[in-house]
Amino acid sequence: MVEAIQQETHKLYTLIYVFNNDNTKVLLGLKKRGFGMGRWNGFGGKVESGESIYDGAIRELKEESNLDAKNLEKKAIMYFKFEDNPIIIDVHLYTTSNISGDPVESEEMLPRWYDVPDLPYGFMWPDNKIWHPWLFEGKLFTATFYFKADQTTITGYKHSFVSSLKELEAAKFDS
Ligand SMILES: CNc1ncnc2c1ncn2[C@@H]1O[C@H](COP(=O)(O)OP(=O)(O)OP(=O)(O)O)[C@@H](O)[C@H]1O
Repeated sequence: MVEAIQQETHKLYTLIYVFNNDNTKVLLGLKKRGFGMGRWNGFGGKVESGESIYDGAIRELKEESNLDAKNLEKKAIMYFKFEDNPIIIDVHLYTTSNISGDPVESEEMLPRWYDVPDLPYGFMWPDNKIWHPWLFEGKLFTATFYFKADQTTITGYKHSFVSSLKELEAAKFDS
């Protein structure tokens, strides 16, 4: 008898948080369509085949906000698992303050600068409230978040801090 094997597949995504020069403000976009619609988030999307994750992050920021960015710094790899969905979302998180141009509204995102202490958590992915303190304290981390199918309830999470980029890249978190 052949046993059914439930395969877990990973889909690669990018996420960029753009900060102003003294890190007091962060640029978010209100997602106007698709996954995460109605929520404020950093800029990003799916990595295309043949493209590096870094280049995908730069491309998505440009497409969604018209900003050109340089010197992205990798800060985290996060895994998101939704109940009843075998696809795990791998989000590679970057920050930068090195941008040129002004943010412009796109088909997908309405950009707006927020003061860091004043983020609209009621209208963001609920995981943000958990990992933002790690990011804002300058930590590098990996984390896995478990969601119900409602995309709103987090049933649990685990995380670990790493001390170097090399360690971050090497971290294969058991999701
Ligand atoms: C579950 N908890 C989460 N918390 C915070 N951020 C999350 C997230 N889950 C996904 N994200 C980010 O949301 C964007 C979706 O991107 P998404 O619009 O689907 O991709 P892309 O722009 O390629 O889509 P189109 O196919 O062009 O519509 C992308 O930045 C991705 O990193």
